[in-house]
Amino acid sequence: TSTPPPHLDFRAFVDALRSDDDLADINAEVDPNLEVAAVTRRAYELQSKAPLFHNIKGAHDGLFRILGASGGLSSDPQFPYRRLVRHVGLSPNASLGDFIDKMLSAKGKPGIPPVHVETGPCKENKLFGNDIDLTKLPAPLLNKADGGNYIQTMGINIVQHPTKAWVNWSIARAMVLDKTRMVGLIMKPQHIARIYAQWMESGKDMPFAIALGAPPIAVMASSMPLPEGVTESEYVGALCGEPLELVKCETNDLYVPARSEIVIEGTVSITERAKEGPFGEMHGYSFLDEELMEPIYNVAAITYRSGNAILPISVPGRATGPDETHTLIGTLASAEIRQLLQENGLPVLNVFTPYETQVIWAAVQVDRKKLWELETNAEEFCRKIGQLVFRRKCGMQIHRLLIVGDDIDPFNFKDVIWSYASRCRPGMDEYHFEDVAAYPLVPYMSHGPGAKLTGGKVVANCLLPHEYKQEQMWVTCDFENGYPEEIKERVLRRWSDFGL
Ligand SMILES: Cc1cc2c3c(c1C)C(C)(C)C[C@@H](O)N3c1c(nc(O)[nH]c1=O)N2C[C@H](O)[C@H](O)[C@H](O)COP(=O)(O)O
Ligand SMILES: [K+]
Ligand SMILES: [Mn+2]
Repeated sequence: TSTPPPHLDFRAFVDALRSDDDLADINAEVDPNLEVAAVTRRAYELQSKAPLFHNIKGAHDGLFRILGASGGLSSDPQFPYRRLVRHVGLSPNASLGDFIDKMLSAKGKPGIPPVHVETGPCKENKLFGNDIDLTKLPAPLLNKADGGNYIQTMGINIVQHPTKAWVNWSIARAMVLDKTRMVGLIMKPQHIARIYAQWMESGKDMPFAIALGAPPIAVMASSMPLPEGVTESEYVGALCGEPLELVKCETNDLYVPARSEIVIEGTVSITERAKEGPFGEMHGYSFLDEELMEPIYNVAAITYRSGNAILPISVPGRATGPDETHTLIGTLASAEIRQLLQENGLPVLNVFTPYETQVIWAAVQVDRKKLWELETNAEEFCRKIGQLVFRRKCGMQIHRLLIVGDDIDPFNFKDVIWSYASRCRPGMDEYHFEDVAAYPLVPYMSHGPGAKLTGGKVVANCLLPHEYKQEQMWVTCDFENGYPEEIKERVLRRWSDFGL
């Protein structure tokens, strides 16, 4: 069979990055103990090519190569989002807005259930029982403060509700614990935690599969807070207009993408826990006192592609050069927040979590003409938005919403911060929410002055009072808005003559 397109096949995705000249094939030996992660972290920060490490120290029997920064910004400043939008089959010059539109394009459409195929590339090699030794795999240490080797940072965690027809795909970190066990973060209100709670009630360990090097568009849906009960693989089918091809696990009844690079399968204990973390996380901090006790993943089988399987990794940290915890988590939560606000009849054009805010803030762009028709005011409008977003799971990671006008590009932080700095009066234009669920990973919550699990959320009104009622009563003083068209044309035409 011919190779599927990049958004449906991880290896085709890697080849596409190579043909974009956006991949560095690194054949020199690199150490999975910190060196691989340090190269990857710097690659994010310099927005360089994605590093594909072909020669990992300690790799054996085809396990494994490592791809870093699969969701980083592209190395070509002309197409900054090309690597991202290749995940979803968009053209290289597609914008973040196009990416969000694409990920929302299946809303309201019926899901297309996946088809089950007999076998596939992920079945070419199989390890069971004594053949499994996670401590002998070159699982990377991603940060000098990490509490273990995080083998799972970019795979899809697959779990099924014990009684409902709901198979959830998400991304949740997990580190190697010993020969056949991992330990991973299972955090409320995430769907993996809700389903895990159901298995606890049933009294049985939760079957799991982690599909690493899964189809890129499936990784996007896994990182997206789709509504409870939505089976991500069916949403992906609707996005693609064709069913995903899945193959059955060896040791349980879950199904995984047939073309995955590596599949780790087994059961998550509903009784045994172990210390998990510290982990260098999405806000750029690794708190040394992180003392989480998280569920143990018992590994029953590992299956993987021949030809030297590739482990994708994410090395979260400061978004000076954004990594997947910003470009995927932030953008995909923005998509669901936009959907939520539009479904509730609010005149919202787009939503985006600026990287400069470590995706803790989200700018909500409002159509001001439509806003006038609501005949509302800042207090009523902002409180309504806060009540919707801060009480839904899609808003869980956001602690500040900035309500901006359609003259502001939410994807341009300079626009966003200009309107926040100049139109949001301290003490009167911010609406606080102290009775909503907080995102416990945000440093001023986990290590801040107040309660850790509730509050610390705010809606900042970045519209002047008259913008709720009429045309803006100012001229914006920049080249774009401060001059008539014929002056701008003349200046652009003569620019090179001026030698500027
Ligand atoms: C893309 C991406 C997303 C996540 C994570 C990572 C990446 C790369 C790690 C690098 C592994 C870091 C870790 O913080 N991580 C992570 C996580 N959510 C958790 O509950 N636990 C986690 O350990 N999400 C976010 C979730 O994937 C999304 O919130 C998704 O919406 C959840 O799916 P669902 O519950 O809505 O179905
Ligand atoms: K998901
Ligand atoms: Mn889900």
